Amino acid sequence: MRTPLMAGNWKMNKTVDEAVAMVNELKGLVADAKDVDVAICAPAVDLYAMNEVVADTNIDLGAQNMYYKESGAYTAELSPAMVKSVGCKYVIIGHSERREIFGETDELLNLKLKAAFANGIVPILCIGETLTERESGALYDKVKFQLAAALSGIEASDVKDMVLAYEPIWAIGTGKTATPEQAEEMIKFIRETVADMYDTDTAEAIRIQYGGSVKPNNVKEIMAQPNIDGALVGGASLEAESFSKIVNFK
Ligand SMILES: O=C(CO)COP(=O)(O)O
Repeated sequence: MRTPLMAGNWKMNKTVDEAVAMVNELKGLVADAKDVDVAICAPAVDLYAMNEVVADTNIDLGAQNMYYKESGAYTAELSPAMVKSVGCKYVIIGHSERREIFGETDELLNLKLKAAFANGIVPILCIGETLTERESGALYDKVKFQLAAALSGIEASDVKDMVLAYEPIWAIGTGKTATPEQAEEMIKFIRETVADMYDTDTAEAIRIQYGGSVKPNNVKEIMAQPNIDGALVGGASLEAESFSKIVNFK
């Protein structure tokens, strides 16, 4: 069975000192969490110091982005080797903020995914529709297109170990959560799409998270849905207490 992954996405929050203090507090609060994987995707400058704090804990680290080239003249970018060198197991690829604010395209994300797999980093690929797309009924086409474009040329053996995060853009940072039923409906559709693109084994193995205003008070009903394998948490991952409640949702 799939182990749920509760991952915090801190976005552009926390200096090194703040990051270290938070994980120091978090580690005791989640130490007894069973049957759940825990990760924090932190700003790149925080990761080196955090790596020392989370050694010998059940907290894994993730980067929020990386470039697909090995090295070279790409000012301000992070290579896969750099991400690994600070202890990251995961990397978020294609968050809607990267797509919308920084203009990342599906073609670029496909290259980033391939680089993650080539370097043994588990990508968390974000997909999801805007409010307009939901209201016009284009939500399924949008998500299917994003999947097909991002996964183009990627083997089933890689896909089964990756993570997908369904994040409806209208639910991010707005306090508007998709209802558990809306999230389940789309995540089930995503799993069926993976089955069509690959096979049933791959679709049953891949972890698919929900993200968008997940809080301690709504995580339980979200996690009660059969196809939802965890959460990608923004705002509520910034405080140890609220994130630990999400991790310890059972
Ligand atoms: O974008 C998100 C996680 O990647 C969700 O953010 P919020 O939990 O703040 O809505």
